[in-house]
Amino acid sequence: MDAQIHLARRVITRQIPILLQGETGSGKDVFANALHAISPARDGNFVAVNCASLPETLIESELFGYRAGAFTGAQREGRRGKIMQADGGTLFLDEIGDMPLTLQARLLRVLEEKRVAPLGADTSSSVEFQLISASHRDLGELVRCGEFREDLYYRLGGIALHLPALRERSDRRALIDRILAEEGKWQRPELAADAEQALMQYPWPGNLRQMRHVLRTALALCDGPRLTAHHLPLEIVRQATVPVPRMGPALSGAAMTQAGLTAAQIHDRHTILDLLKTHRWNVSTVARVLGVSRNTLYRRMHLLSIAPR
Ligand SMILES: Nc1ncnc2c1ncn2[C@@H]1O[C@H](COP(=O)(O)OP(=O)(O)OP(=O)(O)O)[C@@H](O)[C@H]1O
Repeated sequence: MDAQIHLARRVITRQIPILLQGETGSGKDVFANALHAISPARDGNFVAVNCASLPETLIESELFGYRAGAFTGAQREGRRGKIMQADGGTLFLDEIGDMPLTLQARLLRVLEEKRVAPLGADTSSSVEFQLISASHRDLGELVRCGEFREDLYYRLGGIALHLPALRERSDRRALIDRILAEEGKWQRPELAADAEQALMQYPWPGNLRQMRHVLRTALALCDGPRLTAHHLPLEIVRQATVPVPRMGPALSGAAMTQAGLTAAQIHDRHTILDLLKTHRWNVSTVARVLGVSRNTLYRRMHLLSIAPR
């Protein structure tokens, strides 16, 4: 990540187009905003277009704009396209891999000529902007399968930066602290060892977006001074495999029966016990709450040394 930031800092001063690649939720949008803020174009607009969320017919008018009366249903006074709105600023084309081939050709022309003509217009106007594009899809692969124009690919990626997935980042611990500080505001619970272990071991397929959601919910559930594995979703705690003796003296009373259980199983045990107590040991109700069958719940209780009452 440091290497990518270093490269980006060098090129952003020279209006070189930047292509950000990385899994969904890895922070491409946030990174693009940060680049704009340090670029010579920072006093201009940051104009973002999500090429995946717009139907093909709309992207064209959205990007290029249109003259008054260009087509049925057009606004009477016409419309300035996003490219013109980005004049003097930054144009961020998110999910560029989803841009239809026909529009790719038009975009390429704009980038080469630095001029844009709205739909229905006879003349074009000159435009200058910092271009940042992003995709979670491998654009090189899309070029190989003929879904993306090779010439546009090279034009977009004056420099291509790869934002690493969260599981590949060595600064995960610092990111957890930062997100907790941002999400917690005045609430600053201590991160317990079991929660830290689970958060560090989980592979985070949804990357930073998923981590933020998980920590936001955990903070909402935590009303004491410690944020523990108890406050995290089961699928995250399940990845951790801390042997019981490391779980500390608080569990020592139960440790004899729990010997050999993983941190995830201990977490399951707490959850199921809590639910059973709340629902007066009614196994059918708890099974319904957990969305499993009674038999599954009995098997799980047996595995976790919970005797039915
Ligand atoms: N450096 C960061 N520190 C903390 N949180 C971050 C950081 N970068 C991103 N996030 C969090 O992750 C969320 C997703 O980030 P972002 O939208 O930039 O990802 P993306 O790679 O553009 O995702 P997608 O491919 O789905 O568009 C953000 O809303 C933010 O909450």
